[in-house]
Amino acid sequence: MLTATRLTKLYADVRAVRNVSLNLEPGRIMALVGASGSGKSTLLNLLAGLADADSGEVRLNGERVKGPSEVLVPGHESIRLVHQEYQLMPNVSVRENIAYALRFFEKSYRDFRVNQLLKLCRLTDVQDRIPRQVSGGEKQRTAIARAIADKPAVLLLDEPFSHLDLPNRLIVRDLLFDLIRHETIDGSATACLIVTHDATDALSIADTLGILCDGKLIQTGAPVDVYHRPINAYAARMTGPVNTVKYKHFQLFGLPESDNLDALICLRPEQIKLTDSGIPATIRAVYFKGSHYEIDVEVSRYISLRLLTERSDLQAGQQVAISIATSGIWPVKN
Ligand SMILES: Nc1ncnc2c1ncn2[C@@H]1O[C@H](COP(=O)(O)OP(=O)(O)OP(=O)(O)O)[C@@H](O)[C@H]1O
Repeated sequence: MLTATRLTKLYADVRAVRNVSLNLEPGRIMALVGASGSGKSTLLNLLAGLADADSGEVRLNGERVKGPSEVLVPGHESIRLVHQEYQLMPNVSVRENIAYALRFFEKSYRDFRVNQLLKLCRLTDVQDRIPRQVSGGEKQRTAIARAIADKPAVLLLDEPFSHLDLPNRLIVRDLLFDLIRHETIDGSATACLIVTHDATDALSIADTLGILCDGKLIQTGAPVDVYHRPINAYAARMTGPVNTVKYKHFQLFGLPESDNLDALICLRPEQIKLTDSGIPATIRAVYFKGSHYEIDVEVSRYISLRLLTERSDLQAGQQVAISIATSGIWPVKN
């Protein structure tokens, strides 16, 4: 298990990582979501032993992970960090890029393991090509195959989905899920941390979701809990589409009295329904999303909401009625 305790990292007057504590458990996936500049890459470098913390520490199975100022070669042999740029060797084949990670193993095992990884990562057909002759998704999968080749204790991934198209994102997501869940080393498995600014893909495979804001880990929990009970509007926005409305503008929905009328209500689009009789609203825009439509409706001068529907007969300007299950909503901090 990788344990980070009260990690803090400063760059001059910027507190890039503030007092972050977390655990990464074998066979489990944690996703950290944060806006640009929230400290994701800095935290990954600290966890990998590639940056020195100003305070706090990282331990792998109880042993302290040393920072670059304490060792000759920065990094830890059992912790792998896959960067956004993949950092593949440009002049050797996909196969050789993966095999390089196994150079200290016997040839027969190396060949067996490389073939296994090529199959698992769906790279067998492109194994003889060099990185610039393969797609972004194939590069990403090569980087992941190389990182997990010798079954490290910890796999850290920086934005593994960001440069990929939808089919490739889904392939990489499923691959990670299978690798972390099913690849075991003598009964113990790899612990995985994914950092991303877009939770869409991470939500579905993560066991734990953390929200990083200005270097602080402001919320952790099961993805479904964070999604439905975000601690503030930032956490809500980081985990999916959300409507935010001031409490005082929401009184017409029959909410109980509150002392803090400026608090925000966070409402997921799927919590709002089109009904035959309900609160009148005017459709402002209709967006076709394939399996459903996203509709923007105006309820009053202060309330515009986005909701989801399968109805295909709606258009801008039309009058509709909406209802909201008020039991599922609560005020949060801005
Ligand atoms: N070498 C550095 N020197 C000074 N400030 C830095 C340095 N590296 C990062 N920072 C600052 O630290 C903060 C966190 O940066 P970091 O790169 O960790 O964020 P991030 O969440 O990974 O961002 P992005 O998603 O844009 O990559 C930012 O304010 C950034 O400007």
